[in-house]
Amino acid sequence: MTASMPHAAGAAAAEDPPILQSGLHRSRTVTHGHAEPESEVATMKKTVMGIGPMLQSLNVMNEELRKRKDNLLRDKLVLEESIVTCNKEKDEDTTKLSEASESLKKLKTEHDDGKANAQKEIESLKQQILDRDKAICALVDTTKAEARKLCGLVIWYRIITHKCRKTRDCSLSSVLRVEQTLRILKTRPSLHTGFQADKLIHTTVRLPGIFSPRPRDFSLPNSSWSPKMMELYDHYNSQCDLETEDIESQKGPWIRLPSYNRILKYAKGGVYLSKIMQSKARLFTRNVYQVGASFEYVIFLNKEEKKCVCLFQAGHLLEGPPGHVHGGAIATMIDTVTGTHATFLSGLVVTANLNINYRNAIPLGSTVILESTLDHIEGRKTHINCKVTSADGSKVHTEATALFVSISVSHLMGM
Ligand SMILES: CCCCCCCCCCCCCCCC(=O)SCCNC(=O)CCNC(=O)[C@H](O)C(C)(C)COP(=O)(O)OP(=O)(O)OC[C@H]1O[C@@H](n2cnc3c(N)ncnc32)[C@H](O)[C@@H]1OP(=O)(O)O
Repeated sequence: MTASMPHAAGAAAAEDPPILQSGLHRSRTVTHGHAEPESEVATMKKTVMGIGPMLQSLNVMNEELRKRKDNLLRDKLVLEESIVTCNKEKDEDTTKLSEASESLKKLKTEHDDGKANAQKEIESLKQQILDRDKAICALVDTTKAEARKLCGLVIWYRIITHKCRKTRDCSLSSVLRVEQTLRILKTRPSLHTGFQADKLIHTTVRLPGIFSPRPRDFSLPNSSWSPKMMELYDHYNSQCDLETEDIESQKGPWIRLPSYNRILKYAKGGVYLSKIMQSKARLFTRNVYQVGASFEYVIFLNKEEKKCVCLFQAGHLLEGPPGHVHGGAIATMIDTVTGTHATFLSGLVVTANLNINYRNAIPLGSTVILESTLDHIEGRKTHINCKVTSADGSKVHTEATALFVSISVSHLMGM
């Protein structure tokens, strides 16, 4: 039995960790040998004391591994979160992309529609001009040699301008000549039979852009004007000064004020300041070319009564509360009418104060009347009152008071 023991002990020693080997060997020696118990205990104690630091280092290693595991788990969570965020952002970007391409498509459609509408508008304006020519010539007294001559001139120049428009080599003087001839035909009573000038007011139109020999007067009727706007326009226009062939005028109490999109460049007798102004500057209320889209208005001035009347039709781009005109747009119109009024009364002025009471909202597309009356002038200060009412005067929409202060040109340039 003892002969086989060393082999068994040797096998056990080979499987056990080295630090335990000496202890086990000793205890086996105690069992089968003759070593003293005290030294055995001492050896065991030594062995146990050797295990302590080893366990400590194993614990440290274990702790480190646990920390690494925690860190890895945390990293995994962070990565998973960022994958979720990335996917979310990707989804949002995809949505944005599809929205952008959708609105691009919409814009393109709108642009195409706008272009088609503008083309239609130009065609309709051309037709209106032709109809106007025909109507004027139809009313001309053809027994009169001069009337026949002028009619012939209109037709002749119309043909010339039509031809040159096609080749884009249009002489402005020939276009002007037609307009001038038409004016003579319209206003000189001896040239027509029972002809009423105001019957043709509806057909007073001007072609935009290259077709227009003069700057566009935005206060003339266009196809967007409602029947009510036209009715009021005719009412005031028929009481305006009438220009005759000899540039003499038949006096009427009202004057229709022309309205251009560049005040300083085109204002008659105004100070020509365009060199110091940005060439792209445009009057706020006249910077939309699409007829009927924003501010459609015309101002009439009554010098004797020192008052102004403005007929205003608000387009769909001026929406504030749903279906109604924006308060800022109303303020703009009040400022424009009272400002124009004050300019005619006191020369160069700026708005110093504007007080507005909004009483009843103005429906988009409706025609309203702004009546501007002089309150008093005191030194450099011009006080104006303004009332905005429905076309029939039954409803007060807005009331305002405005103060304008006279300034010098140098003040304007230094502003
Ligand atoms: C050629 C023909 C073309 C005709 C076709 C025209 C077509 C036209 C269409 C466009 C029409 C658009 C019309 C828009 C008109 C604007 O929207 S203008 C733009 C908005 N306004 C501004 O930017 C003005 C800025 N403010 C200023 O420049 C200066 O403050 C002012 C108003 C000129 C006053 O300054 P100032 O010259 O130093 O004068 P100051 O001594 O302070 O005041 C003078 C008097 O006014 C009184 N005052 C001044 N400010 C106030 C105030 N806020 N409240 C009460 N009182 C005041 C002062 O108390 C003083 O009174 P008094 O002591 O004499 O009794």
